[in-house]
Amino acid sequence: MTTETSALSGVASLELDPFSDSFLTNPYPAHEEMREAGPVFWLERYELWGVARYSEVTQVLVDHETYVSSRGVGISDFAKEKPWRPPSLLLEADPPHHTKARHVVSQILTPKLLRTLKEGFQERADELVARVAARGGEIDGVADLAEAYPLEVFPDFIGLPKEGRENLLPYGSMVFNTFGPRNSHFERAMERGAKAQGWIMEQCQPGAPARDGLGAKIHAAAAEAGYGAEDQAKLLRSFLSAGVDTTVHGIGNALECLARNPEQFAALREDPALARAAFEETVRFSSPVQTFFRTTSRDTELSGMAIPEGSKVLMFLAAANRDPRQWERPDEFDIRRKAAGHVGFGFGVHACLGQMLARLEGECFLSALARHVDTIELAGEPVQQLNNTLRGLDSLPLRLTAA
Ligand code: HEM
Ligand SMILES: C=Cc1ccc(C(=O)O)cc1
Repeated sequence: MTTETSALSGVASLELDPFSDSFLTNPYPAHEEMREAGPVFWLERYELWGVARYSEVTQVLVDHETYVSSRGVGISDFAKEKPWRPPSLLLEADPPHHTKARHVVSQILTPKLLRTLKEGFQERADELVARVAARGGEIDGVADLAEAYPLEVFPDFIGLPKEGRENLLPYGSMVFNTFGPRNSHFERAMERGAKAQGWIMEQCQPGAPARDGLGAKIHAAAAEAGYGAEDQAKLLRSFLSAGVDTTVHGIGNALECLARNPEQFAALREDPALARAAFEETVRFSSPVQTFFRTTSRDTELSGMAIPEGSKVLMFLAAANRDPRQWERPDEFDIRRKAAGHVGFGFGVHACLGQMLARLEGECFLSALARHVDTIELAGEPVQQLNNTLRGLDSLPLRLTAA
């Protein structure tokens, strides 16, 4: 991939395709190329700007007035083309509308509520991990563990019916693929996700989720804040969109990292209280959500580079999370590292609303792994699940021995 610097603005122009299968399979060489090309660079293929260094990614995330979300956080500019689904009141909104929606949800998903979940989430993690470890032999860490655990605890927490939960992953995969260009991943995900979309929208309707679930609480708080039925449904849709594939990949990536770094698993075995830190390091190191876009609301300048109004800016969160300007030994998986400050959950006004729930799921799962599993090793090559935005696995052959 050649790097030319366009004479006009001194901005490096790159030919690489961040949505190609080779990039999605192994993004790290290109992350290095982009970080070294400059603070800001031009991606010729899609005619958009890119930032891959920690400093510029955080500057874009923080300046939500210049780099807006209401024109879409994918490659599509909502000012120029109709979104494939009605925009999110959270992810695809700017203050003040965003502020009101965020306030409604933040009132519900509180640290207090999460504390009430911990015992049950931990019990179910222990039961699942102990059962799978006792089976011995080879397992698929994705199907048997990384998908099984979130799909057990999250839909119950929301108050979804038992039947139809198989729609959650295909719907989330569609949402994340559609932030990218209309490539094969986008098209295939739309096909598979379309069937799931009907069920998802049914569950989002006021009155659908169980009364004691988070879904009903979101509807009630939204109604209280003056939102009509359609917007109440959209707020719950946000949780079904973002709340499953992300944690499934977070847990799957943690299992792969621990299997590839036995000394890290030994440290976790020795001190299961490191489970929360191990999940945080996994989010930094693997960045289940790799990228997001913003659109410039005005002509602006970033690190000396002029960016005109209406430009799409692609933030490489995963590249920022391994930027040697910010991290020591960035490419090392180290569960004792202080990973706070990574941008794996975003940063600023749109920082992940579910990050405390994600951390709870990750901590409970890895704590159970530390106490019920003695050894974990790869039993074959992991298979990546290629997605325009997410990094995670389709399968993870593992051999576990019970503690
Ligand atoms: C490891 C798991 C997760 C990762 C890596 C992750 C990542 C992210 C990132 C990077 C953003 C920022 C989006 C932006 O700046 O445009 C975000 C926003 C968001 N996330 Fe998460 N997320 C995770 C889990 C969850 C869960 C479990 C939920 C719901 C229960 C959730 C709900 C949301 C919502 C609603 C937003 C939009 C917030 C806003 O725009 O104000 N996420 N997430
Ligand atoms: C982090 C991903 C994400 C995806 C969808 C939504 C939403 O639909 O609001 C929020 C966050």
